[in-house]
Amino acid sequence: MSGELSPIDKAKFVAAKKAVEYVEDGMRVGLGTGSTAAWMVRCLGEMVREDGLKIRGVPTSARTAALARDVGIDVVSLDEAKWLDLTIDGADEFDGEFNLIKGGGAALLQEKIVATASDRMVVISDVSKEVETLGAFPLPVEVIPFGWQTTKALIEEMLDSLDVLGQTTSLRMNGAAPLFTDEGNHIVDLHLNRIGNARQVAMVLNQIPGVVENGLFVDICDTVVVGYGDGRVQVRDINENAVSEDRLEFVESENLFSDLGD
Ligand SMILES: O=C(CO)[C@H](O)[C@H](O)COP(=O)(O)O
Repeated sequence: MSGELSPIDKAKFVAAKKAVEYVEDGMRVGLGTGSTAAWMVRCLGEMVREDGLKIRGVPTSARTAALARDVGIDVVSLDEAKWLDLTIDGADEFDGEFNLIKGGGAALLQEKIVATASDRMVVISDVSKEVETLGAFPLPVEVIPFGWQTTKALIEEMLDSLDVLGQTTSLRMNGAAPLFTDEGNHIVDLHLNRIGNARQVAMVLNQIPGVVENGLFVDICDTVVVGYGDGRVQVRDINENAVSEDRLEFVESENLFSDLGD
């Protein structure tokens, strides 16, 4: 199976494999959403099945919940867990201050609630997601379906007032129909190119009626684990202002890849 994996997938895998070293017996762990987070869920599942690791996992989407159950993780709701020791999740972009854009997988609302309810958020990423300034990736904003066109127009007015020039916005589709998130909302993607003041944009967006949440994660992430296609992995910690490097073997394992098919 490993022979078929691209360098990007290998990078995602080694980041995930390194990040699960933070998980200890008895922890309540937030489980992110996306292809990188899926590697982390598979790695944790292997630790549960083969090493007897005992954790409770709080998934951030229906698809992560399904995968977590499949691989043997004890899945509980956030209200059952109440507070989490750690959340491990992917990102669409991260900058030097560990501010993030998330929501490419339309799970930003549960992801932000879960990450905020955690002692620590560890982001796992391949190196391509690192940027100097956030914004090349379209910023997802979750809006309620009622009056979504009005909400979208208000978002555009707000961007004009902040002098975010040249922006466009689009409703995210699922084929021919608008996409619905797990919470029954829509996503409006903001094509901004550059977000100079992420904190300000995040705060102002959330004041618009109809906006439920936006995909800017400011001051939430503590640690970024960056994977490379050759097995190198770099751990950057903002609290300790520390960077460490490691190299992981890409180990082919039937169990790890069982949900991926042939
Ligand atoms: O925010 C997310 C889902 O809402 C994901 O973490 C983000 O889109 C990264 O996904 P991937 O690991 O597949 O690149």
